[in-house]
Amino acid sequence: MDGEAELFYRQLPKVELHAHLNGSVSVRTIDRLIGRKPHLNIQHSMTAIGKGQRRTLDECFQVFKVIHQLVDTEEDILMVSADHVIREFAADSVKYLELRSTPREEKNTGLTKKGYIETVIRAIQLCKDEGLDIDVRFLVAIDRRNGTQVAMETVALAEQFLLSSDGLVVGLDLSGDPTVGNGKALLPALERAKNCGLKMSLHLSEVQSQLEETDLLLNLPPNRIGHGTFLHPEVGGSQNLVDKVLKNSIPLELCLTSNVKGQTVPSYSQHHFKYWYQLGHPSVICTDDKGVFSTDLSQEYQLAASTFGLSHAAMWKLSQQAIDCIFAPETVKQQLRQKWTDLQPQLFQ
Ligand SMILES: CC(C)=CCNc1ncnc2c1ncn2[C@@H]1O[C@H](COP(=O)(O)O)[C@@H](O)[C@H]1O
Ligand SMILES: [Zn+2]
Repeated sequence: MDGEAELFYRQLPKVELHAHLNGSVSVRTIDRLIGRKPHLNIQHSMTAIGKGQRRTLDECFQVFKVIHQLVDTEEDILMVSADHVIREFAADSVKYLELRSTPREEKNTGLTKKGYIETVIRAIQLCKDEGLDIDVRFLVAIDRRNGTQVAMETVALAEQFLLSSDGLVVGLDLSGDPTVGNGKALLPALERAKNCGLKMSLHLSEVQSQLEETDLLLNLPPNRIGHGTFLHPEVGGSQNLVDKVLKNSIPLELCLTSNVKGQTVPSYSQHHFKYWYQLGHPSVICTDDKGVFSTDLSQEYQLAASTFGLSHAAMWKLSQQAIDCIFAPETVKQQLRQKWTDLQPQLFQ
């Protein structure tokens, strides 16, 4: 990790809504995987972007290919999810986590796509049985690069798990290299997902010049937006897009370090967090890929606070308001609100 967040942010109870499983694998875990697979000849510089470093979007997506080589068996997926990623979020005082991951082809993992999802669910269940103080749910991810047919199959799978996973699978994510593929072609799959009750978080306007695609996808409308970096007029978006987001009150998942290191945003102070926060629009601070971008959620909260001059009280409110944006049902929101109320005196004594 690039640094240690101060105690307040470390102890602040938090909600993480935008975390890609394989992007969240920490250096420590990568070490173990490299140790197990020396023949791959992979170095750390190939799997994480350190302090002050930046990469092009294209280079960032190469990183995922390397991590996927390291995480390629059922045992790896189980270890990475349960032993490491979930535990690390819990240790960072994340009380509610929505993990997302793309089921891969069988030839890449030895598992069917169904088996892939089952393995992640098993990991979540193991942590639950152990009594870790974190509620974890799962979003099945569609990689936009893979086109209409695969998207349709993924929705069908997600639909099955929505009904059979005891509430653990709550929805769908649309992600993958934003410069590849066409959102329009995925609309039928996303419409089907919506009709069967899957909640949807879509990576939208992560790069510039996607006005038409963004407009189409906003009409669904999604339940949450990942990034939304180029929605507002000042950066080439439009008031029409902003109005759609505001009218439907669609929460944004904002990942500061990811956007700065991936160079879609020039600096922390120019991050669109400011724009949406000033509007009072629901905005949730998230990590995206805490392993790849060498960060964690405490650090992201601290960075937002120091960059935009926000008090501990304001950051507390932000973490509490994130509860309203989760995909799990109302009863879970109530439990989390109670948890926040119980913890508040400790943080503000
Ligand atoms: C390159 C960059 C700046 C990354 C941050 N922004 C992202 N944008 C779109 N898709 C993403 C991003 N980060 C991770 N993903 C998706 O998550 C995958 C890795 O996690 P998983 O294998 O689904 O478990 C990637 O292959 C990609 O499909
Ligand atoms: Zn993402």
